[in-house]
Amino acid sequence: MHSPTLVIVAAILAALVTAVLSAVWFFNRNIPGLRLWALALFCTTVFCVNLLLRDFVPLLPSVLLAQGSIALTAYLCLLGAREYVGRAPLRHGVAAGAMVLLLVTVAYFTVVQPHLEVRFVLSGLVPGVCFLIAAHSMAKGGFRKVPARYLFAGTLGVHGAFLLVRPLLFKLATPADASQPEAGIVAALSQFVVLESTMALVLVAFGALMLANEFITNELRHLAEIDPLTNVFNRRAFLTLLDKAISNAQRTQTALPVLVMDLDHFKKINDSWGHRAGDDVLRHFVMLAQRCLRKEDVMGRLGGEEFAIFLPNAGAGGAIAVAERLRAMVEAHPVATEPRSIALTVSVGVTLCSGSESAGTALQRADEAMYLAKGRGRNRVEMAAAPAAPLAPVVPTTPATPTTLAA
Ligand SMILES: Nc1nc2c(ncn2[C@@H]2O[C@H](COP(=O)(O)OP(=O)(O)OP(=O)(O)O)[C@@H](O)[C@H]2O)c(=O)[nH]1
Repeated sequence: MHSPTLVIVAAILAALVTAVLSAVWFFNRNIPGLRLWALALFCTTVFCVNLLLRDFVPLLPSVLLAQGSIALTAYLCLLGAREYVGRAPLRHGVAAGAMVLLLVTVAYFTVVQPHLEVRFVLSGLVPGVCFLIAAHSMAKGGFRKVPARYLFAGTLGVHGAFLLVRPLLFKLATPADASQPEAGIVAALSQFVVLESTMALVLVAFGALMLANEFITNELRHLAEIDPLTNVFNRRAFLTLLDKAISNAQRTQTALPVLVMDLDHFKKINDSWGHRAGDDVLRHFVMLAQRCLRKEDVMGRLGGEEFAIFLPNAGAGGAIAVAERLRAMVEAHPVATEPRSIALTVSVGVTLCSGSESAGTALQRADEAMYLAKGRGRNRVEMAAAPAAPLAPVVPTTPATPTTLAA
């Protein structure tokens, strides 16, 4: 295709994807990086338009605008990538200094000592390095968890590398005598450069949209699964995870301990200290509980002041030790508030999930044990024996008689 036609196509595409990303950002302003990527694509649009109008604009402004807009595109992509993965923003002072240095150098090699090759190298060097760093920032995290990041990182990385090797390719393709047949290779290479940039532009836009989708999906999943007050799993998500863990334990023939915990006299805390202090107490309890847990242990809030934990890879002895440690820790760490701290205790019921029983059945048994702990004076741990035989998956069973474990 004719080069100017390619540039027109690139300019139209750049304007379109800028509009699309801006619209998505307008309605989802909390998506990290999106605003910066929309701005980056706007800079690309400026670059393309400037390229189309270069015969009508004086050389120096045209060259400065081209170099400035493409460097800014890459820098904004880098900022967006860092924002998306939650890294600290860069200091703009350094970038502004680098931009001024770049533009002064470019002006020097345009007006004082015109040198097309040096300008060409510079036009690839700064953006190329920025794109590669952006790709590196983005390509962190597990591939399975965040595939969209790899498309984005791959596009930025390949485009950055291409910008860096581009001058070398032109050097290799340029014949000593322009009338030689190899001159056609340079024209083809020029067209390929525009084509590659257009494809990178489209892929970056797709990547940004996929990342926006990934972010929204994760946010919705978080809202659906996580209790907003305490930041542990909510009841529904916890039951789903417990069901899966019971299946795993059954397959590996291991016991799966479950703890149900209920704060003692929580109503009194609310009544005496207020609901907000009650919320602080719930968060404090979760913080203490998490100190007693290993990475693979899973905690959920069943509702109100009732929580549950399952402990893969812990037997009955380990579960009782954890429950006892947790109980003692809660008792020993009152919530620090003015004018005096809030004393806190917890009652814990422990059971082992067995066979193919459902999460609900296991929780019900642990709940029975927890109520036994309440009945026996609170601030204690009770253990319910697991049912002797495997249970049918959905048939509810009579809870086993809890056995006492003195606190
Ligand atoms: N602050 C706060 N309170 C809550 C929340 N959810 C439930 N509650 C309160 O928790 C209290 C639970 O009270 P009860 O079920 O009587 O239990 P309790 O006072 O802990 O008594 P025992 O369990 O028998 O020791 C109620 O006052 C609820 O309003 C919450 O998210 N925040």
